[in-house]
Amino acid sequence: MTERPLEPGLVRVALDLPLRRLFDYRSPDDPPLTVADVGYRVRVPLGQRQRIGIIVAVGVDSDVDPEDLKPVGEVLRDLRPLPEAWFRLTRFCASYYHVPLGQVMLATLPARLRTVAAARTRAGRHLAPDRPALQPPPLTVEQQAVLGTVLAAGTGFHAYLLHGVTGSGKTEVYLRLIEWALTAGRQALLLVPEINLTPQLEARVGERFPAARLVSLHSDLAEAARSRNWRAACGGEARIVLGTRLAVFTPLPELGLIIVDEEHDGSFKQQDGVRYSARDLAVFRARDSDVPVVLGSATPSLESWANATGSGGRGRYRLLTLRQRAVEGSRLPLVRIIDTRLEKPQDGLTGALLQAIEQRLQCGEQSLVFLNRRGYAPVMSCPACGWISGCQRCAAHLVLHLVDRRLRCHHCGFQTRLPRQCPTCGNQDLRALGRGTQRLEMVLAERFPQARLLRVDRDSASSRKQWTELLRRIHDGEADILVGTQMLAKGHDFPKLTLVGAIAPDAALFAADWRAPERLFAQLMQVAGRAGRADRPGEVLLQTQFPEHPLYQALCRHDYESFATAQLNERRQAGFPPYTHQAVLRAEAPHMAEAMAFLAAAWDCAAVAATAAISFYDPVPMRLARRASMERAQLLVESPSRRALQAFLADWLMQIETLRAPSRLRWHLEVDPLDL
Ligand SMILES: Nc1ncnc2c1ncn2[C@@H]1O[C@H](COP(=O)(O)OP(=O)(O)OP(=O)(O)O)[C@@H](O)[C@H]1O
Ligand SMILES: [Zn+2]
Repeated sequence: MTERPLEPGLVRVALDLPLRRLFDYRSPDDPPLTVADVGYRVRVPLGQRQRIGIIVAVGVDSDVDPEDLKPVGEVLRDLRPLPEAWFRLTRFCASYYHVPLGQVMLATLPARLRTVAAARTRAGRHLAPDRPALQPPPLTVEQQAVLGTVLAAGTGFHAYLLHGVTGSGKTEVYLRLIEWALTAGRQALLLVPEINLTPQLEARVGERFPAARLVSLHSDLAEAARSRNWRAACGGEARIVLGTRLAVFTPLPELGLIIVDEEHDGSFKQQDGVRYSARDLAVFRARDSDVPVVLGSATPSLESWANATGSGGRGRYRLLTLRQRAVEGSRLPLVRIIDTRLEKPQDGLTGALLQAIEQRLQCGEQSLVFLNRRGYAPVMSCPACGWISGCQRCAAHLVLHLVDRRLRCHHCGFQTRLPRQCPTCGNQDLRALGRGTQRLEMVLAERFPQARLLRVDRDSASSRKQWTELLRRIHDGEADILVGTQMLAKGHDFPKLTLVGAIAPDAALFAADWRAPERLFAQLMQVAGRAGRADRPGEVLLQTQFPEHPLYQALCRHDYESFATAQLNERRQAGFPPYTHQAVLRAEAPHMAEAMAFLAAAWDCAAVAATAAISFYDPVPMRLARRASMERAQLLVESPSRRALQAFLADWLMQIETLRAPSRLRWHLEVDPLDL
């Protein structure tokens, strides 16, 4: 068989379309494009429109007669071509998560660089500020040991899990590692779970390295700033990149180190579009670029823990441990359980907790009351006829927000005015059932009229500006009692905070989701970790009806390890991840029957494509079966072998794509789902 010669005049382009293929165009003749043009963005015609794509190959063998191909439009050379490492990362992402390559590639670029109207940008200028670097504190013995281990292993690929208790100074370790990379003339990539955490960290990193250009990349940046920062990163001018999950794709010509802070956090997983895990891609990228990657957390994900401790015969990450708090004299807080069967809470608060808050008020310290539910009450009801406030579009309740007198759906965003009377029977005496942060705030305000209260949740801190202002007030001691959701749980360092009360953690103990205990433990340990971080000792009060529960017992001992070991044993016995690998096919349609029928057809294809290593389950409605007027169902497939699962998914998807589906049905596949 003779191979057809490559067509020198052809160009293959990736476009942001939901199609598993690339698009061929004709090169201009004079001068023709060459392989040196691979990685440039290009404007191309598609139907009636112009689009921005990325040149993935030049001189390719096309199925289409070259005469029938359209010529490429303008090649955009305002940026360096996207590097090979970026191609490898996006290709891996596309193949592992089974998303079309063009969608992955274009999704990783800032919007300005992938739209026709604004495809050109200008480079921003950066003047190195004339500030002295902030002197670092001397490292603790433990920090020194951790740093020594990483440095001794050298600049090549190693994956580390840094398990450091809350307040153990993980950030200081990151800073030293960044310094090491900078000194070696390399760039450092620091990934954080949420934009909320970036302003403080940005300030801290900036103070330490005033001469190195630091850029941040997250969704809250204005488009112009985002593309400017991205350009600086991929041009090599920016030496430190601080970003949320999407930043894992930023091309960095001199990458020398990747750090993933709070690696257990669910927000590293993208939940729509290209459903990838930035933490997992970070590890791939580090291996591919042959640089170290450090995953850090006080409560590592069980997947990472298994990788680091060899539970399951792996031991792929090296475990680094910080057992003590970094600030001299600071200890982990004392965790006390309040048995609410013996001491009944009033308005959600036990006498013991109220007393503890009172004591803090008297000595000018801060308290945090943690309740992971925003709004005033999770549901309204009519005691006369039994009406409850349901969302018309979702299988969920409308949450009462008393601050602006509205009912809101936390799933689809629907909102309506608070009704004066029951919509079914006209009864005017409606009840608010249960308790959210707004109600808690009001109860506390009545109890402690002299105290300055601050509520921190997604309603009170909806913009970055509000959030920064709230943090400033907490830091400056302008608040005595904080009421907050998990927004306040992670990463913060409030020196005056010495008391944390968790008032209603029990619900998650018995949730249907088998990952719920892992999340609850992490959340409680993180929020507990906010207490007593400076020289004053901290205390945590946990209100529960199940004081003997092993999860709470482990929490009292600050014993992540035994909790993780027990959970992993359960998972191994039950055959859950990380001892099996999962993917889920989801379908949503106006009627459940349509979604289920589609999945049943997919199930039939699976039966053909599956090998013995693959198990698949019956399609079932999702736990939140209706959202935004769409009925949702899913089909789970799993295998003990990642490779077998991947091979199966590739075959299966090709068949699913040939299925006929009603026009309003949407479906997607998610690999390694976190929520089932
Ligand atoms: N070597 C050190 N000497 C003195 N103080 C230190 C040292 N390292 C860190 N600290 C201080 O310890 C406190 C906690 O550090 P840091 O915020 O880095 O902890 P962390 O491990 O990231 O905690 P968390 O997981 O709770 O976010 C900070 O106030 C920090 O300035
Ligand atoms: Zn809704």
